[in-house]
Amino acid sequence: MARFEENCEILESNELGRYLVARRDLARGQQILVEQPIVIGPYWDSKIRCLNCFRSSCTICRKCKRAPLCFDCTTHQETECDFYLNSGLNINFLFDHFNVVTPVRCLLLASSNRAKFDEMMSMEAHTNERRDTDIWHAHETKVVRPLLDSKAFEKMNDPSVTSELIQQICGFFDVNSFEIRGNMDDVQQVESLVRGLYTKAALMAHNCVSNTLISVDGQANLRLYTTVPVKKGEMLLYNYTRSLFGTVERRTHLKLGKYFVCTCRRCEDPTELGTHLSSVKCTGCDGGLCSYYATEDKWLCNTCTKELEKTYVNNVLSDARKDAMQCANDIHELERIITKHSKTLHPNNSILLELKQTLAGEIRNRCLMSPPSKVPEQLLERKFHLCQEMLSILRVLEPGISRLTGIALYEYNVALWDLARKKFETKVISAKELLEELSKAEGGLKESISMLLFEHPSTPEGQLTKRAMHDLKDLREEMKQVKVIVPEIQKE
Ligand SMILES: C[S@@+](CC[C@H](N)C(=O)[O-])C[C@H]1O[C@@H](n2cnc3c(N)ncnc32)[C@H](O)[C@@H]1O
Repeated sequence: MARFEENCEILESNELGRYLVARRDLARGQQILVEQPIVIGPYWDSKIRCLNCFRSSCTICRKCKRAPLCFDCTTHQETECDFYLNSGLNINFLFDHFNVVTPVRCLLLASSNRAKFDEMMSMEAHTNERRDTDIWHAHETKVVRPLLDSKAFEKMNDPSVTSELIQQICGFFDVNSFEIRGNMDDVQQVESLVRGLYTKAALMAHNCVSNTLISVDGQANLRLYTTVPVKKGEMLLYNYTRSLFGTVERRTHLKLGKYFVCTCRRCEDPTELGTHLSSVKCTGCDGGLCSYYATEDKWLCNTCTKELEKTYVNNVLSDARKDAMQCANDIHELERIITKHSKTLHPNNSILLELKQTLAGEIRNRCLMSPPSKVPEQLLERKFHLCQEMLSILRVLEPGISRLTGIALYEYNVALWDLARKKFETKVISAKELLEELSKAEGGLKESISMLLFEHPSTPEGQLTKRAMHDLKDLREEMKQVKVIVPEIQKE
């Protein structure tokens, strides 16, 4: 088991607070730590769920008569159950105020596990930055007031539970928690309901190009790995936001949710490391790209140096965003909106990229639903090129081992395989060429699996790993059969 102390050192600076650096050279894919959460629970805006497994609830705990449970679970945390049993809360309290569940779990640590409570209290909550903001008021209405008005903690003779402490605890979760993705049904995945506080992993500083990967399993164990080699003394970095957001979206997300302005290399580079995720096409020359230069507060072309009016860029971006939001998940409609906005946006612009990801997903669904012979070659070509485009961006923004690259590689190589088979069937390529394409797909699938193997089997990516392994076996079978019909290769 990876020893945190052997691999990491905690340092501190005025700008970052505490952060982690490598205590020794770490190889790509090396496990840095395995950590259990000090507390897990539904996110504060979650719908009512079973307090034991977080699936849909259909009954209540027979002992405390307050906690929602599902058909399979009969108990939940003992301290929590005792608290609800003895707190004198109205029988419907948790159904009316489900948002209090996780803050209550944190508050109960004070008496049930003081060491864990103190560890939690050492985390960053940004209470002063949050005071009087929208999120503060939301927590005040949905968590603080219901809990304090219920007088549940007073009845338990605990006067230390104040509005300030509850707000601080909400801050700990918003600033530090990680999503727990294993062992959940589809609805929970989409709503990302369950989160955990991991005091060690949460020490990593943010960077928009990270060098670590986190995998959390269904038992809430968090495993942290390097994605690229990390030298002794280098920072261990985690991306708190989404790699495929443009700079404005990433910075806004980080400012509003994590209370800092990111100044990483990617954020400071108007071209976003050459990926142009935020760029628009120049109106003054052919092929020119305009990026935002924050130091000059200008949108400038990298070819003819024309400056684009900010109102023009804002209109172009907001039109595209509006269309993207309203666009139905339909192949023709997605293609129409992509073509429309490709006239003004760089092909890698994050708005187009999201539409293209949806399109690739729709083509994938279509391929899964029809026998391979019925899927038009054009559609396969389109999926192949969409995946290729995505991979070239991901290789820059998520270097090394990456969940998204693993998924894109899988889709790319399945498309390569389907296309090669189709071209062979229509006699566009020879058996020898087919074999060459299949062996490229074999290499790609192997690389995809090598990245997805980090994912817990109960997550969607873990399930994709199983599928990719199965596909790899089929592909190798197919290669054997093709080898039989390629006499030159048999001789070799
Ligand atoms: C999850 S905590 C990380 C641990 C924290 N530094 C501590 O001392 O507890 C996230 C907070 O760390 C700080 N932080 C992390 N990465 C940063 C970065 N790249 N630039 C500035 N502040 C950062 C911010 O205050 C952010 O809200």
